Amino acid sequence: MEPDLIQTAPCIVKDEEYGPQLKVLKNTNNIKELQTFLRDKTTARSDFIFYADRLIRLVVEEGLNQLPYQKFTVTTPTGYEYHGLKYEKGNCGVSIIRSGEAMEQGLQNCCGPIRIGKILIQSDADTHEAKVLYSNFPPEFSSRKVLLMYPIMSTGNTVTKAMNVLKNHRVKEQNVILLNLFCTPRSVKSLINSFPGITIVTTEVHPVAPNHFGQKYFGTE
Ligand SMILES: O=c1cc[nH]c(=O)[nH]1
Repeated sequence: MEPDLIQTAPCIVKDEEYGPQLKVLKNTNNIKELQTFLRDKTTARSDFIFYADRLIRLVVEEGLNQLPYQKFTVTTPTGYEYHGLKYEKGNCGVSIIRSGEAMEQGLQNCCGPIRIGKILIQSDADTHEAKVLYSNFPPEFSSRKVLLMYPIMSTGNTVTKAMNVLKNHRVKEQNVILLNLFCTPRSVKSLINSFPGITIVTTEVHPVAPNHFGQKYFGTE
């Protein structure tokens, strides 16, 4: 039997409020526990990294599920033809420095030698305007599907700036999948409003974002 090309996995909650661009991982007890550890101020840094990496892995796996696949048949050791799937080539990751870099290993653990680009965005100390200080992208960037990595979104300003950089490099919104752990309603609305073609994979939309994430993960508290 031919496999179905399923775009939306059963582990995703349909979000009526925000539309099909937002894919929220089903809030299982396992995921809720990981979120609880990450929000708890008493969690030690080593545990924090451990639980963050587990949650990142789940988001990365679901992000890969949003990519295109082709039918692919293999022969099993017992000689049967198995009708499976194979991912289409031409994907890459882009991490927004610095907290996005925490997600790179999770992506590499799933995809091996996937190309990874980077963007550094900082707010100007005086004007608070987000500025792009550095960017580096893989070859043939404009034709790739991009897994954009940024774990926490409060206002959405940093990801908005990053999306503008990607668009300046002629990446299509439809080819961008944001891998995120926690975001606020405000940030999701703002991002989808500005970039209706984007796909956002997250574990939680909540008014309070755990903004300590990057500092705690990298030990720069
Ligand atoms: O780019 C991709 C996508 C899915 N799986 C991989 O190993 N690589």
